[in-house]
Amino acid sequence: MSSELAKSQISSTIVDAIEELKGTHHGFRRAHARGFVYEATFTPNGSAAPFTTAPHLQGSPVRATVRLSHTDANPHAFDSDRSVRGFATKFHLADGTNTDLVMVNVERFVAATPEEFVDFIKAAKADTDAADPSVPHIKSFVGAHPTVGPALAAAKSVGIPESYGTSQYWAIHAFLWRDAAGEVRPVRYSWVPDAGVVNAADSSSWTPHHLTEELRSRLPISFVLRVTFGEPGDPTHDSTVAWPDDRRSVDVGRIEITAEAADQEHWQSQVFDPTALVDGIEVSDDPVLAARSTIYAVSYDRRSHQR
Ligand code: HEM
Repeated sequence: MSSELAKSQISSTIVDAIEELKGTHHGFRRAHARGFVYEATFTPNGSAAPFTTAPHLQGSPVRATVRLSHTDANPHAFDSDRSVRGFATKFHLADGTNTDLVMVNVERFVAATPEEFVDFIKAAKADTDAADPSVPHIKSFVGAHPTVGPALAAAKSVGIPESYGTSQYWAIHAFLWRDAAGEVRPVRYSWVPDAGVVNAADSSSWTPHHLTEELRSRLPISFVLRVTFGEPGDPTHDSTVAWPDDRRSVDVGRIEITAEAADQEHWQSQVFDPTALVDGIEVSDDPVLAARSTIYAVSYDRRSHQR
């Protein structure tokens, strides 16, 4: 079987498994179904320029579009839920092309490969369906994949942010930066909020779309783009594993989210693809990262046909 065919089969299997767990919400993304889209400007500070030739990380400000989202596949999920949130950015480059950077407010993923993710979703579904809760499928999954334990604990304990503007977000996977001389370095990204990380004291009285409504009166919000450089031996293929805390981090610019986008419908219909990259940035050997483009294409195909 060709690797493209294998990728497409596992991608359909994954989206089927998500639908079995979460239901099918016609016309919506199969994850991060409810989001709102904003106009933004990213201003690089020049610190990335020695390490990557990527045009949006050199010196000039770049226009960007940001989608902030609730992670659930159910578009009617509540903002008061304890849940992961998404921060997807499309940078609009001077030559008319785009490059994407997709983050969530947890630092690690719960599976090292797409196949493991299928097992994870199926274990979650088995636990949901179980007549006998003393047979914990997720617990067995974590037992068989020890690096997943900390990632799952982090995802479960993520706070409910006071605002989309008061959470830190991570791209989770490693990417590779290539400099002008051709040297390649592994990096991991984060958006660090200028307003600090602040969780809600009490979300019990929130309306279902509280975080979107809250942002209306708070805008603009801003975040620093922090890049952490990996060292030889740091895993780039497994996003369940953290790098050591002492790795060098460099702040390379700031994004300011200024206004709600006028054409919500247009942007909701687009895909934010973490592998839509430019010269100077390459994918790492992480198989989950490699699969995401095809998985998102399957979701796009289903939602754009109102399935
Ligand atoms: C096997 C692993 C994964 C699967 C199966 C998966 C699945 C999906 C799907 C089906 C969508 C909707 C795509 C669309 O219709 O446009 C989506 C969106 C998204 N995913 Fe993933 N994902 C995975 C890994 C990750 C990781 C590691 C991150 C962390 C950075 C992430 C963050 C997001 C975000 C923020 C969105 C919303 C993008 C937007 O606003 O358009 N995903 N994911």
